[in-house]
Amino acid sequence: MSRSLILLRHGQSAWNARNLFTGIRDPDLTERGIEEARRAGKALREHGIIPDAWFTSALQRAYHTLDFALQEMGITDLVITRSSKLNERDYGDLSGLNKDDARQRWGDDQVHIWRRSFDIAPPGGESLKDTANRVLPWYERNVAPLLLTGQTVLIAAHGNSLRALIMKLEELDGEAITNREIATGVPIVYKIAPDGTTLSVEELRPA
Ligand SMILES: O=C(O)[C@@H](CO)OP(=O)(O)O
Repeated sequence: MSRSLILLRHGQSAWNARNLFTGIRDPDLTERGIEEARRAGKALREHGIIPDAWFTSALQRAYHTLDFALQEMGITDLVITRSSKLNERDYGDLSGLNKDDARQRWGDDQVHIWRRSFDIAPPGGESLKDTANRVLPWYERNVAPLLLTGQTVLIAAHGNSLRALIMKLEELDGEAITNREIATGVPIVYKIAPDGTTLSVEELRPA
């Protein structure tokens, strides 16, 4: 049985392009983002990886990424489950601010702590730990049982909601995850053992 899990960060959004903190705000994909999503679907198809089940967040940059990727795989007659549990980490009061402006105002170190620390939340927002506390129970309930039956599952979501999953799948601690950046539109394929642990990890980067 194949038993693969594919994590896909959405393609470039209009706010990624403008370097704005996005969080649970809801900008759509740019043309480049659409192209990245299509390329991700094509890469999966070319590697012979066709998901049996798929999930995405309640934010359009993620669910449109899933739509475009599945289209490339020829999967069009489908039901899509959107869950807000997979939404991006809430950036609170930083949402909508330019990341360079924020560095100017609060300093590089403080902004880096807000963006990449494990348990320090930005003002009014969620820490990665808070995000993991909603993402991981959702994963155990909805995805782990499908993997156990040998299904291949695709999750299209966000930098930080995926980071929470990656911590679990790669057994990274709060320190190690701070250096893990996730490219937009690059599928990360995990082969999963029968006991739910990770056997291998591969990123399908465009040639
Ligand atoms: O702005 C955001 O919501 C996220 C993802 O784009 O940014 P960061 O990489 O700073 O966590």
